Amino acid sequence: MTSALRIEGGNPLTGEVKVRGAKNLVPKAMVAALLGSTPSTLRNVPEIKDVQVVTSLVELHGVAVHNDPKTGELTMDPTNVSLANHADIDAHAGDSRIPILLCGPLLHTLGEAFIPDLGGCRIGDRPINYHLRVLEEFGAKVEKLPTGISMRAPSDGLKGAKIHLEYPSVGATEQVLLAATRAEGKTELTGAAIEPEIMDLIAILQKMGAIITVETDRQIIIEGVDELKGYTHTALPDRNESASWGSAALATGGDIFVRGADQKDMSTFLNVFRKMGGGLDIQDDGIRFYHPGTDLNPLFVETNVHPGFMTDWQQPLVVAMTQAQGVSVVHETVYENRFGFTDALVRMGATVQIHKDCLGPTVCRFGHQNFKHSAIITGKTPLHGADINVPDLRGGFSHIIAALTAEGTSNVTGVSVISRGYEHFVDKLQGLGAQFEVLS
Ligand SMILES: CC(=O)N[C@H]1[C@@H](OP(=O)(O)OP(=O)(O)OC[C@H]2O[C@@H](n3ccc(=O)[nH]c3=O)[C@H](O)[C@@H]2O)O[C@H](CO)[C@@H](O)[C@@H]1O
Ligand SMILES: C=C(OP(=O)(O)O)C(=O)O
Repeated sequence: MTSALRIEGGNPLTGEVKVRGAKNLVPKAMVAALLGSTPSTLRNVPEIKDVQVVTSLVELHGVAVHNDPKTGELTMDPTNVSLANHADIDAHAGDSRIPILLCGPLLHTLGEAFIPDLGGCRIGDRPINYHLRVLEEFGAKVEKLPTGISMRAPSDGLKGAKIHLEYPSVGATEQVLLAATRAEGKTELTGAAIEPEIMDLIAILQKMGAIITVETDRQIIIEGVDELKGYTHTALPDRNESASWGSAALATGGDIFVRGADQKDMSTFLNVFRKMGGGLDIQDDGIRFYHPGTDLNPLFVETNVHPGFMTDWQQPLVVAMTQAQGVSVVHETVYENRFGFTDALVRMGATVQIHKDCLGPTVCRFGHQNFKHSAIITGKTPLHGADINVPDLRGGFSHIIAALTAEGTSNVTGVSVISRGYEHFVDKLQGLGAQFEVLS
């Protein structure tokens, strides 16, 4: 896996890339397969690290997995699910956020579960208090161990519950869905997240035999059933990867057709992109994102839960904002610490100031807590090459775009983290005409 690149910037990225299934759906669809009594087939599966991690975790639990990375078809046979060795599970500590979602399916199937310490991007504290409370409300007994978390279902199984989430957490909503579908009785969830990836997970669970009703006002009702079967499903495309390539086109003055990008789950991003002056050509099989050749407009953006501006779109777009004429503001309301990546942009010549105040109409959870969660970006500033060690998935992709936008040479290390969510990104960069050398 590529870990360091020497990038020669200053050339627009032009050409075509293809996106496949969403990083924020595919691993969860794999977890859902554990709930079935028969095999499942998932299509449009990308070759990303999070898929490898979940493959290994479900294999350790006795699921037979067959993956054809070329066609993107992955089959999972859960008929022999069994307990896994804690040490083997622990080897995945810090790899991804998905293991916590294995709890519901394992509690149903085996009556107990053990999961390692979670990973994922370090963009805030990322507590799991909602997840653990949800599992307890279904009747699970949860025990935190020095490494990992262990839990047990009551002898008569998990029971449906009335659950309210104070914040519409994506993961906690998925936790409820995966635990409730086979729990006894009805579950009423209020304060649910309604991201497109959650709707796709609901579609999968419905194919398996679940009864889930999405009501107005973030309310989801799940009527538990005794048995679920396997599913066949094509994962929805990755709207976050698609938006990232859009931002890359804008920042580098390029022109990229993102095959597979789907307008309907990206409309908030597309509005922002257009208001910045970016060119769009929206087609049935993808979206062309291009720099119009004239000045880009500065903009105010506030990240939020769906249907708001997705937080994972923010970091690559900030790089494009450094190339807009005037003052842009980004108020991050989902994570308290998602602007660390801007330090490297400043070293490259960008003018970015980070503030503790809520610089936007929403008074968010972080406003009174001293978290630096608003950014003011003043452009247009030429960027120059620098040595960068990437911090996380989206921050890392942003640094690659910044290095490609900059004049001169950048040495970028730690890039392997990007493959957690961007498949074949080095090949894709090459196909778009990026000038770089793989150092290791
Ligand atoms: C693998 C995956 O799908 N990751 C996505 C998922 O992350 P993830 O599911 O981890 O994100 P959440 O929606 O749960 O987190 C949103 C907010 O809720 C807080 N929170 C969450 C759970 C909890 O138990 N307690 C708590 O306080 C978090 O700290 C954060 O401030 O949704 C995020 C928000 O769209 C995206 O940025 C991530 O790309
Ligand atoms: C924050 C992200 O992912 P994760 O939740 O997997 O860390 C992301 O995809 O930008």
